Amino acid sequence: SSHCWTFLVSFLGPDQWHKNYPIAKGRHQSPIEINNKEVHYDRSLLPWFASYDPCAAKTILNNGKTCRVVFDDSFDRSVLRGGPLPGVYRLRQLHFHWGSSDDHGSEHVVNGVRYAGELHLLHWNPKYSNYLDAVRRTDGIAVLAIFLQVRKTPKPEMKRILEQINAIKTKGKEVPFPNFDPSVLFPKSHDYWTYHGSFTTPPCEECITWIVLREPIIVSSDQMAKLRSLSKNAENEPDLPLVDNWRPTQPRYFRMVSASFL
Ligand SMILES: NS(=O)(=O)c1ccc(C(=O)NCCc2c[nH]cn2)cc1
Ligand SMILES: [Zn+2]
Repeated sequence: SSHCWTFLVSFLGPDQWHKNYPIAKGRHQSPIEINNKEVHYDRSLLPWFASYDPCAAKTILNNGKTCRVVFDDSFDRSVLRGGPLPGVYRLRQLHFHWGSSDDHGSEHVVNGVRYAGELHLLHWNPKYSNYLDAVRRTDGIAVLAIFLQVRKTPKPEMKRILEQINAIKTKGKEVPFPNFDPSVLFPKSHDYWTYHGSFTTPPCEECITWIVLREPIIVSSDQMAKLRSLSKNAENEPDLPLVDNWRPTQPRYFRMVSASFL
């Protein structure tokens, strides 16, 4: 996308994205506020399942907007299925959103609670010929969203990813990241909310079935600081900390948020 945009409050900030990306003002935008009082318990919702091949993990990179792990999605190798999904969806990448301090950073907000960060695992519907075709379809993409909550005793599984941060400090850096099964990051409970929404960054296509887990994963304040040590600039440019890469919540309009749990 030749247009530039930022998360920062600026003439290119989230409130201005619609000038270059009109969908950003659509009726099915993400993230949203999830309030228990307005959620619909849907007992027909199935459990979701992830079957990931650790050998599908390829690289970890800094694209100036987030830290991303990329997977081989050339066949149904690592897939998500069940839940609200009509079939299998291929895992393509995971990435994070975080704040400039531990008291904010997530994109979705639950009953007024902002978490320190949010992990997104992006999957696309292989009934379409490729990812870019899938992003043009309402059932093209499924994102599994997991909140990051700061506590004293972190989950060791995040260590693998955070150990690589020093190697991808600046924009454009990418290093091999083999043998990684992201389901090691999942919390115990698979309880989730689901609704239809969009990419949270431009072009903000409205093609995502969001599956937002109720149970956060635990990280330490030091682990969040590690993410904040990333830079949005390239190696030979002045240092700009990569922080606050989250979009504010968007109007829910006439969308139903369903819960898989009572
Ligand atoms: N935060 S999120 O909504 O999960 C999300 C996930 C992936 C991307 C992404 O890779 N964007 C560049 C390629 C592209 C263009 N159009 C659709 N994808 C952006 C946001
Ligand atoms: Zn995301």
